[in-house]
Amino acid sequence: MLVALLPGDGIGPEVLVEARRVLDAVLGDAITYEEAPVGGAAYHAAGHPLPDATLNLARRADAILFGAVGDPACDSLERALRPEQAILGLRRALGLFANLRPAKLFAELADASALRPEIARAIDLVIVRELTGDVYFGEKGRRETADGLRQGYDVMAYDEAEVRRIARIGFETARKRQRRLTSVDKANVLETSQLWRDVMIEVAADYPDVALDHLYVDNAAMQLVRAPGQFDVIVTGNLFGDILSDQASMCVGSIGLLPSASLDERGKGLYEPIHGSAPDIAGQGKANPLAAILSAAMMLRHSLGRAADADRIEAAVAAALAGGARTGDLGGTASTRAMADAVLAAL
Ligand SMILES: NC(=O)C1=CN([C@@H]2O[C@H](COP(=O)(O)OP(=O)(O)OC[C@H]3O[C@@H](n4cnc5c(N)ncnc54)[C@H](O)[C@@H]3O)[C@@H](O)[C@H]2O)C=CC1
Ligand SMILES: CC(C)CC(=O)C(=O)O
Ligand SMILES: [Mg+2]
Repeated sequence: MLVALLPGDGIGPEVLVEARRVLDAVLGDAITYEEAPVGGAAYHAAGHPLPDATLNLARRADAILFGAVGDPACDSLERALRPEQAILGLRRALGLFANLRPAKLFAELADASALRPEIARAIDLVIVRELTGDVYFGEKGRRETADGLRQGYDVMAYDEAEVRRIARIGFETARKRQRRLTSVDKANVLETSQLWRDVMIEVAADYPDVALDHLYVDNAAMQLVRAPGQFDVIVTGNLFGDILSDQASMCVGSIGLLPSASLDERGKGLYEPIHGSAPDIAGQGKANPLAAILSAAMMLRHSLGRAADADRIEAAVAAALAGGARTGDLGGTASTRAMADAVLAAL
């Protein structure tokens, strides 16, 4: 089994090294790793955020473990050379259209949630986010209006095949859980969303055992803090899913907790924390490594056929939290390394 390790920028390398330690403890040398630069690190080393050698490694590997990309020093580069293009490029090139972002409250963290504990305790949901379409990948640019004003534009578009395939992932995911699927859109305003809703309803005919409902994204954002326990599986587009998943992370305690899987049609995947490179805390040993460690667990389950090992890692994370280990984002003082040590000790 070959795993591509793409640490990236900022806290990406700091959290990925801890995920690797946990994988080594669980699997020994059952996995071969190859590492390659990506994002700002790759731009500085090779002049491009996603060098051919990195993309080729990602293609060859059985799975990809990704840290984060983003470097303030690159924010004035032309867009094609910015670090974020690396993760967008990987998603596009590898066809990673299905992004699973589970958010479940660890019982020990009820007091770390931004919500009242009695509300937070009910959270056990999965956001299924479409990842290769929408406004992130539409035509974009700058132009001048008839009045001579500068204008920026980004085209939001989905075709029915793109919606149908993510709908199926949403229904299949719900089928393995509580059989409730909430589709989030903005069909009262956006034509893209009206098509999204129409296709969701068509696909629902193949899943009579799953209850489908629809929410506008503004209401969904409100419901997510009012009563998050109502959600089982949420299926939504690229932009709305990006925003709602950061929001869901604070409902369970921290953005440093949420892992993700980005899957292609055949189940090959890239695994990464949902957070970014966190330049404000990079290099200080403060980053919470749990999102990266839980992403490694998702990789074992979804791409490497090691569900029992994934269970073991997730149980160790819960035990470490139960033992009181907390990084700063969770109100504690543990360093990145100390938090991972607590997980290793609980394996
Ligand atoms: N998949 C990726 O590689 C992503 C990259 N980014 C990039 O990351 C850079 C920073 O973006 P931001 O908007 O600041 O989002 P961010 O997720 O990096 O950070 C947001 C806030 O959460 C905190 N935070 C994030 N991860 C944490 C962790 N593991 N432990 C403790 N605290 C944590 C940060 O310190 C910061 O205050 C940008 O260049 C952005 O484009 C953002 C999101 C995803
Ligand atoms: C960095 C962006 C391209 C994406 C993002 O914020 C995310 O996927 O969560
Ligand atoms: Mg995001």
